[in-house]
Amino acid sequence: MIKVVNLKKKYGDFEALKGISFSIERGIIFSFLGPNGAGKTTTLEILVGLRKKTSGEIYFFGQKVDDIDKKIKERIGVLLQKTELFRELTVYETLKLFRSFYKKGYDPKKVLEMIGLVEKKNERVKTLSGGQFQRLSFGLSFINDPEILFLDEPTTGLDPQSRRHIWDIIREFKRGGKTIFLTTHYMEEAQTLSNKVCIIDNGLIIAEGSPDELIKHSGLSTIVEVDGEYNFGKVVEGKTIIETKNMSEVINKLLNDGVEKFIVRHPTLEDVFLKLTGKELRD
Ligand SMILES: Nc1ncnc2c1ncn2[C@@H]1O[C@H](COP(=O)(O)OP(=O)(O)OP(=O)(O)O)[C@@H](O)[C@H]1O
Repeated sequence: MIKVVNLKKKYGDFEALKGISFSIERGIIFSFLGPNGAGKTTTLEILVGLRKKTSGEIYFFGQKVDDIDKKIKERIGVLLQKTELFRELTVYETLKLFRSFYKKGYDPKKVLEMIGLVEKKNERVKTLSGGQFQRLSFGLSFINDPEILFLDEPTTGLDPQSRRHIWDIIREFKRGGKTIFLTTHYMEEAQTLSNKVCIIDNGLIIAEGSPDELIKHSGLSTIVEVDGEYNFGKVVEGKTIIETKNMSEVINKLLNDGVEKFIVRHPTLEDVFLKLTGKELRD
């Protein structure tokens, strides 16, 4: 569906993408997971034709493309991190307007239902809450019924309920055979949604695979997470993360030291990232 070979992007002297390669098969949810500044938005915006690559090759639908032209744009949908909309239009007018830009697509009424904004249909865009605005922007991104949907951090800043709602729609698209390219710095989002994850840091892909494969190949076994700082392990966001192959030894040591507040869990993608880079996903 999409193939990227040795993609590089320079902003002046700064190399934001240092030669990345990956491929996205039809019908999968593919995530780009990485911290702020890793190069996620740069990659997505090059793929949708909003930024120019410095070098490298991009293939869409089996063909090499140098310009992301109108023909490709008819077949893709895009949700950027910030969407500019006409504040005075109503929700429904906005959906109808965006629908008119494309030859084919969803009935705006159907999209209203999908994004849960039927009751806000006749409200002006300027009156929407942040979460409602984001859901409308999300609805607009797929109004042309695209084959590939590009979503740049679609749930950043949303409450858990709205986030789950968007996840459900993304899963529904996948069931319908669509391909989704997602950027996120939410480990949970990448882990729960994706068939394939590329972990990107400093303009380079440092690991690639399904969430389970990434965890398996990391060699991580059991994680003991202690509330607060402790004298071994890594301190992350006020917790101490201890990775061990000998869980009972660690637990005995903690209990001997009088530490009672800890949990034992399976490793997550966040642990994989921490192991690979020595730093956390969130700044
Ligand atoms: N127009 C630009 N001019 C100069 N540098 C830029 C420009 N856009 C991005 N950069 C730099 O390129 C690097 C990658 O930025 P990018 O926005 O792609 O990261 P990101 O992974 O999407 O981060 P975030 O999670 O914060 O959106 C960063 O160091 C950023 O400062």
